[in-house]
Order: sequence, then C-alpha cells, then structure tokens
Amino acid sequence: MLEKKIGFIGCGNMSKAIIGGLVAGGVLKPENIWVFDHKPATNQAMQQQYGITPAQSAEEVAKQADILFAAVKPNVILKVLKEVASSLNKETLVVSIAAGVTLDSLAMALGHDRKIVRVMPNTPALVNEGMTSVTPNALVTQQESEEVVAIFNSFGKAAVVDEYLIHAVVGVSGSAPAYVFMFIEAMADAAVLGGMPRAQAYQFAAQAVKGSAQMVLETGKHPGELKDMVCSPGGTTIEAVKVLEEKGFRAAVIEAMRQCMAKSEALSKKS
Ligand SMILES: NC(=O)C1=CN([C@@H]2O[C@H](COP(=O)(O)OP(=O)(O)OC[C@H]3O[C@@H](n4cnc5c(N)ncnc54)[C@H](O)[C@@H]3O)[C@@H](O)[C@H]2O)C=CC1
Ligand SMILES: O=C(O)[C@@H]1CCC=N1
Repeated sequence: MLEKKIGFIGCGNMSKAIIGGLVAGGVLKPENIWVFDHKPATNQAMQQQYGITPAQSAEEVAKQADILFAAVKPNVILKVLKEVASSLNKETLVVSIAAGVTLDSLAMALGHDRKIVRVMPNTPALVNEGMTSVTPNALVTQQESEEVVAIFNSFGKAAVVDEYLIHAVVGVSGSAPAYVFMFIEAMADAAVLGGMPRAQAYQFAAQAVKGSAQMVLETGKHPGELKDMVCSPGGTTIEAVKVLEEKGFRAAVIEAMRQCMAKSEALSKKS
C-alpha cells in the first residue's frame, strides 16, 4: 500500500473515476486521499461514498499532498495552479490531467523547479479498465515516474509516452470511450429494431465489444485476421462488412479522430 497523501483539486468525472479506481484497488488508505472541489456538496458526497478527507481549500490540499492531481478544466487549471504554487512542498509531484495543457505552460504557472507529470487518463478508470499515458518532466525521477504509472496501472493500464504523442493518446483513448459508447448505442438500436428488448440489447452489444477488445489484447492477432474469422463465405457478417465499407465506417472513424487530435493540438497552442 502506498504510504503517501494524494490530493485532488477539482472532483468531477475524471477525479471520481481515478479515486474510485484507487479505492477499489486498495492502493492507499482512503483517508490519505484529500479532495477539494469548489462545490462543497461534492466534497461531502466523496467523503460519504469513499471515506476520503474533504479539504476546506485548494491550498490545504496542496500543503498536504505528496502527489497533487490538478483535475479541473483546461481553461482554469493554470490560474488554479498559480494560486496554490506557494503552498506546495518542494518535493510534491504535480500531476495534470488537463487536455491540451503542456508541461511548459504548467511549469510557467508552478515554477520551473517543480516536478510535473502530464497524464491523459480515460473514464473506464471507474471500472478498473482505464488507459492512461504518463509524461514526466525532466525533474521527475525514474522512481517517481514509475510510481505514477503504478497508480494508474492499479485501475487499468498505463504507459510512459513522449509529450508529442499526447494528441494521439487523446484520440485513441482519452476521448475514445465516447465514440465506443455511440457504437454500442447504435448496435443496440439495431437489435431493438430486430425485436430485442432494450436492456438486453445493451448487454449483448456491450459484451460483444468487450469480448472483441479482449481478443485483440489476448491473441495478439491482427484485427483484420480476427474480422476474417467471423466472416463465413456467403454468410451474414460479410453483408454487414460490405455496408460498413460502403458507408465509410473506417474513414468516418479516422476523420473523427483526426479532428479530435487537431483540437488537442490547437488547445495546446492556446495554453
Ligand atoms: N472526462 C474525460 O473523459 C477526461 C477528462 N480529462 C481532463 O480532465 C479534466 C477534468 O475533466 P472532467 O473531470 O471531465 O471535468 P468536470 O467538469 O466533470 O470536473 C471539473 C471539476 O472541477 C471543479 N472545479 C472547477 N473550478 C474549480 C476550482 N477553481 N477549484 C476547485 N474545483 C474546481 C468543478 O466543480 C468540477 O467538479 C479536464 O482538464 C479534462 O481535459 C482528461 C481525460 C479524460
Ligand atoms: O473532451 C475533452 O476535452 C476531454 C479530453 C479527453 C476526454 N475528454
């Protein structure tokens, strides 16, 4: 068990997913997780649900934390970090989850002598299946970097990537659950069209996506080969594959992600 205090400034969708993962994984004692959201009801609800310690201010979390998660929206993160910079201990590791906010701008807000890690998680952290990229700055030691990877590994998978790859990470995992949910919803709609009750349709669609993803991860086979295994000659699947190709399924996914990555890049230039 990690004998450190972890603080969160901002407790919305993403912090809840990370805290849920940390507590479920038994990574550290819940009371060693300090939370400050500017909505007091959120802090109380988190204390009730997880037994974490609610803080009175962002400064209090900053003072307490060995590892401080900055988990507010990208448009306010630099202001929030500037305000707490003088409350941080010299060795505190600041972890930013904000999309499009670079290590450089974070160092500008916090001071250039700060240990900073930029991460890009995703909401499946809430069910122990997160995927997170970890990008430390030059002051973070190998051991500290491994500690952050271990935190995210405890509720999914995590890997260190160079900062220039973060736009790709946003596209392929940070934002990806949204498009996967749309795919599941669309498949379930079709099953309902075929007469299946709605709740059962979500179960079948979601399990089909989960099982297919598991096959990619476990067999190491090329996704095309796995697709071919489903397509019987003259069968049903190849009919569906033909329509998806005609309707530009792959092109739509690639273009959607290209725009997502471009937005991530544009946000980085603004910050
Ligand atoms: N939602 C997602 O799937 C992902 C989000 N992110 C990043 O995570 C960050 C947070 O996103 P979400 O959790 O989705 O947003 P959210 O809007 O759900 O949560 C932000 C929280 O910060 C609080 N807050 C705002 N200003 C504050 C302040 N000055 N002091 C204390 N608390 C304050 C709000 O009350 C809210 O609870 C963003 O920077 C986003 O780019 C990264 C990866 C995935
Ligand atoms: O939509 C967003 O900006 C954030 C970043 C990755 C997922 N959600």
